[in-house]
Amino acid sequence: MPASVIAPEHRTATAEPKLPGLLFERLSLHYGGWVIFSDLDLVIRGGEFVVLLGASGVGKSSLLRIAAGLARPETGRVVATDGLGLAGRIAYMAQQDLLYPWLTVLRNVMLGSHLRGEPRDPDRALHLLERVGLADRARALPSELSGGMRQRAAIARTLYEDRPIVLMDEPFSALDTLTRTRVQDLAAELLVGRTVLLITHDPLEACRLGHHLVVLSGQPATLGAPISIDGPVPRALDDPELLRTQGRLMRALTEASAG
Ligand SMILES: Nc1ncnc2c1ncn2[C@@H]1O[C@H](COP(=O)(O)OP(=O)(O)OP(=O)(O)O)[C@@H](O)[C@H]1O
Repeated sequence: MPASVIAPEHRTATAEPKLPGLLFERLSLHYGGWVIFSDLDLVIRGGEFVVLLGASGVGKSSLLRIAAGLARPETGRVVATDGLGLAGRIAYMAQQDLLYPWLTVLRNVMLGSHLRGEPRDPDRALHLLERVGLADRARALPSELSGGMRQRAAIARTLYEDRPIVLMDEPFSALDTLTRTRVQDLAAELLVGRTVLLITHDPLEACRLGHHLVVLSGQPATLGAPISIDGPVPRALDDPELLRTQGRLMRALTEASAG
């Protein structure tokens, strides 16, 4: 069993075996002569919310992009744990919001439906915009929004996709503290029962949302042993389990940075 595999005893009550999980098998990636990671393994079981942390430039986004099918590893592969293909089952939110500048916020949220030639669902899109606090900006263009508003529109677009596997790269980084907490709550609510891999630099966010926290470090990068937290998400800011885990996570991040 690969070192980074999340052990069965850490499965959470929310995990449903029928949901597809993600299996990262012996992934290797380099850019020029720079080895980002080599023979990297990770298992995310169906329905689990895994948070990936690590220093800037270590390779987190590259890992997510490979899972999303947007980058190709030199060796290895990412497959679904149920043996079926990943096509059409992943929603991916990149670090950049990737909003189309000529489309309104509402149309950006429904972009996936449009690109696939499916009927759009404006009611659901509007409901999501309302939940992220952007209902009154539905007809605005992205250029009329602040950075945090753009990020919330991109979150609404990701949730609109309604996929069993969701990959999010620093989705809340541009939000002020209070909005961030509110949108984290929304994401936790709407992502229950999905398989999630989320990247963040915020240990508190990781501890509020994740079932398992993993730290990527080193060069070539490797994954540390996962830190698991019990209980439903989102966790309250004063949840004793959250506070304990935050301490453990800070130690893991400090040790990882010390190499
Ligand atoms: N297309 C590319 N061509 C060349 N080098 C790249 C490319 N994409 C990423 N890199 C390099 O790969 C390394 C890992 O980048 P990546 O974006 O995966 O890191 P990260 O951990 O997500 O960083 P951050 O936390 O700053 O977003 C970096 O050194 C980066 O410069």
